[in-house]
Amino acid sequence: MMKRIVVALGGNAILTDDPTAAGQAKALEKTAQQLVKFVQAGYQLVVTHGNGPQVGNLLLQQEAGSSNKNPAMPLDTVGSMTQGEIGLWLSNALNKELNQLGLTDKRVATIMTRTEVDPADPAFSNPTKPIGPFYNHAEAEQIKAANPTWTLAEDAGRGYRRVVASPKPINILESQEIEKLVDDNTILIAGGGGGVPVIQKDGVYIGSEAVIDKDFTSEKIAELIQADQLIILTAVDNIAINFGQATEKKLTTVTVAEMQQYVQENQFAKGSMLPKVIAAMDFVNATGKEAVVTGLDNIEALMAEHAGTHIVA
Ligand SMILES: Nc1ncnc2c1ncn2[C@@H]1O[C@H](COP(=O)(O)OP(=O)(O)O)[C@@H](O)[C@H]1O
Ligand SMILES: NC(=O)OP(=O)(O)O
Repeated sequence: MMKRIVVALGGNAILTDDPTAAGQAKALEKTAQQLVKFVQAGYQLVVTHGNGPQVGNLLLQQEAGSSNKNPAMPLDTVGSMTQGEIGLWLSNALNKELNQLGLTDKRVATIMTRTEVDPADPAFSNPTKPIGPFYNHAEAEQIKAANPTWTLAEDAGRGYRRVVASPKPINILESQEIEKLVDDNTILIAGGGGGVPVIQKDGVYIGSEAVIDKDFTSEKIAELIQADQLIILTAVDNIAINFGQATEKKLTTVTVAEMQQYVQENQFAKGSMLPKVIAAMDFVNATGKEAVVTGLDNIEALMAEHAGTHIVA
């Protein structure tokens, strides 16, 4: 049986200083060059990705161009648009790289994914997910005055960003389709931006105004499609304790119990490393299999030398 993996891409894999479509597409070519290493190793591959900057930027464009005849689309719809744009750039980039390697029989597809959330999730009344650009203090004050319904919060000590609700995924509506396609050896891009959050109301699904954390959605997809491994790629090669301090120690293989202890010690920053750690622990607890957190450029070392941080039962 081929090894099946779900690989979550962080901001460093999809973000670039060049905001044009060509610039963003180019950035994804570098990412594709790394991802195909999994394909060359014979793995079945599902790629998930974030959308925080993209969904916020697109929402601003929608609102700036809104009129009665052509109104701005709501957050759920804009979220689906970001799955489309990033899926397009990454599909093209993967096809380009696969062609260059002579792997022309490999299929690539992007699946618009809906993630079911609980309408009673307390996250709906406590917005925490940063989206779109950073603002300085003065800009943030102006924006708050102009948009009284928005919530702004400090993010990563780099300024202020709009924050929206971020409920937890409870189900992935397209998980069976993802599993069938990946079984058929299609390289799949799915669960983009955490999936479009939907709730059930009167027997039908409707979109909700939120952005789900892609690490939690990646975990849910990995669990539902019976992946052998969840791999979360980010800007660092290892999770660390005492991160950024002289006593920093990179973690290599850690049990869930040890990780839980570190969580209690507040070793992992909320909104950045903590969701990855929780998603990794959830996957290991649910499946007994392992999760890995490492850097995008560390894929070869991960496969050859077991590099990265491995969370195990
Ligand atoms: N304990 C920790 N160990 C390693 N990195 C940490 C830790 N705490 C916070 N971080 C930061 O978290 C970042 C990853 O989070 P983030 O940039 O939000 O992820 P994403 O790759 O999903 O965009 C790392 O680049 C690092 O700067
Ligand atoms: N949806 C999501 O988690 O996006 P980021 O990873 O870009 O914050």
